[in-house]
Amino acid sequence: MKQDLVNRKDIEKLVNTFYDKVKIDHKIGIFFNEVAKVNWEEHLPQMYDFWESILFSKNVFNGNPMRKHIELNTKQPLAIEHFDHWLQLFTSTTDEIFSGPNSEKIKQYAAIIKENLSARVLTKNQIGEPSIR
Ligand code: HEM
Repeated sequence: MKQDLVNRKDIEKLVNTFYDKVKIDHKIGIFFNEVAKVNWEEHLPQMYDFWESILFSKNVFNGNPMRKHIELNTKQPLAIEHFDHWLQLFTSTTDEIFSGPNSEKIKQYAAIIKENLSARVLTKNQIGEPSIR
């Protein structure tokens, strides 16, 4: 039977499994490997901190995801399909390994943050203002 996410070790397992898939993903892998050229030894612990802060209310994350994704989008434009795919991969990876109230919670948080991030990042891609309102 699958267990729920209960501690940082579980978050590490989820994050590691998720980014193993992201790294070789045909739709979004390129943003990590070629656009941002992510240093995984730094990025993975940052992601453990991010999710531990959110799921277990630990005050350990000190990044700025909005700024990072806005920057990323200026190097290589992101589209809603990328965000939808990210969420689909995160949700299916969580379901593959865990089951229970915290697994539901982390998927809900991921969906909410994805909505906020994509809304802010993607408005930057609209070209100009309509000439007649
Ligand atoms: C289109 C989908 C996404 C892509 C391609 C993407 C890509 C990236 C990349 C390349 C970085 C590293 C940036 C750098 O270190 O220079 C990053 C950082 C990060 N991403 Fe995403 N991301 C996506 C969606 C999301 C979503 C939906 C979340 C949260 C639910 C998220 C959370 C984070 C966080 C917390 C960081 C670390 C920010 C920091 O260090 O300040 N990402 N992302």
